[in-house]
Amino acid sequence: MGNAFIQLSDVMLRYGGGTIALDHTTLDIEKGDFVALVGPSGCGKSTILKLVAGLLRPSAGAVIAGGREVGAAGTLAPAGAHASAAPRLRIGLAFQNPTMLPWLTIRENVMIPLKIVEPFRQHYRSKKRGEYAERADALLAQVGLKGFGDKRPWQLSGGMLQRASLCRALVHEPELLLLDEPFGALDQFTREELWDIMQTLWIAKRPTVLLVTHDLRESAYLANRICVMSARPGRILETRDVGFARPRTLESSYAPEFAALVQQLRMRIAQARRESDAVPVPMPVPPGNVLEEVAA
Ligand SMILES: Nc1ncnc2c1ncn2[C@@H]1O[C@H](COP(=O)(O)OP(=O)(O)OP(=O)(O)O)[C@@H](O)[C@H]1O
Repeated sequence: MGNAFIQLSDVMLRYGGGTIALDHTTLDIEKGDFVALVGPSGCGKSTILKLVAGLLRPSAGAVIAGGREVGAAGTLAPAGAHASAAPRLRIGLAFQNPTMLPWLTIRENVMIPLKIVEPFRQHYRSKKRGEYAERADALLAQVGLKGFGDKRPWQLSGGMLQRASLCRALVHEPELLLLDEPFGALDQFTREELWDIMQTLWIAKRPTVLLVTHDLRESAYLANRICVMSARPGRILETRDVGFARPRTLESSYAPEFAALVQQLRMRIAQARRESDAVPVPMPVPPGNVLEEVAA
């Protein structure tokens, strides 16, 4: 095994009902990289995020995050309980529909990871609380939400909530950021604005990012590498390096080479879908000697 920051080694994942979501899935991600996962619907992209987050344990193979085995096939202990002495990774999560606690202000929602993740947690109730509030406010300002810290979630639009959820994902300075369609529910303009914000935040702090998206332009705008998955059971079919200079801009996303990459990805995914449609369905065994009769 190599020394990648995140590693999936020949992983198979079978859900309780018997669905095999992933098979022979191997993926290496270096520290500080920005990797996008794209592929046909239902191919297992979110399942990979859940494995890396330690929410699922592989049915076969191994998943390593930050030098620590987050789940090994065949173990009965909770994910991570058998793991190495390496400290737990600080992970930030953002999903398509951000869930905010309605009785808390936006600032308090953003501060939630500081309340529960060590080493921040032990200082939360002490003098650091004011410092943490300032940290949350600074992040909110960075994403265009200056002055909204005292509002309640229901007073913000969907795009504003998604910005706040990015702040919540980043407030504890995670080493690893797991993003599952974080901009999927937003209109195109807001989405593109958030790409820019996301890129700025990544350039400033360089967390390792694993982004699941259906939006191929988004993957080409944000990622350093794009992994294309096969249809379910998903595995990585191909990895594309995205060499466009940073910071990328909306204008640069209309350049011919950008459009060409997006088109190639689209074609590769369409091919993966066709290949899965073409998987031969086993023919029922004909009764008796029907074949001989036909041959005769
Ligand atoms: N908890 C579960 N129990 C059983 N099957 C599941 C479960 N979660 C996901 N699956 C199945 O596993 C497969 C992969 O799901 P997953 O959500 O990882 O795919 P995805 O690529 O993220 O999908 P999409 O692109 O549509 O969001 C799908 O066939 C899905 O129905």
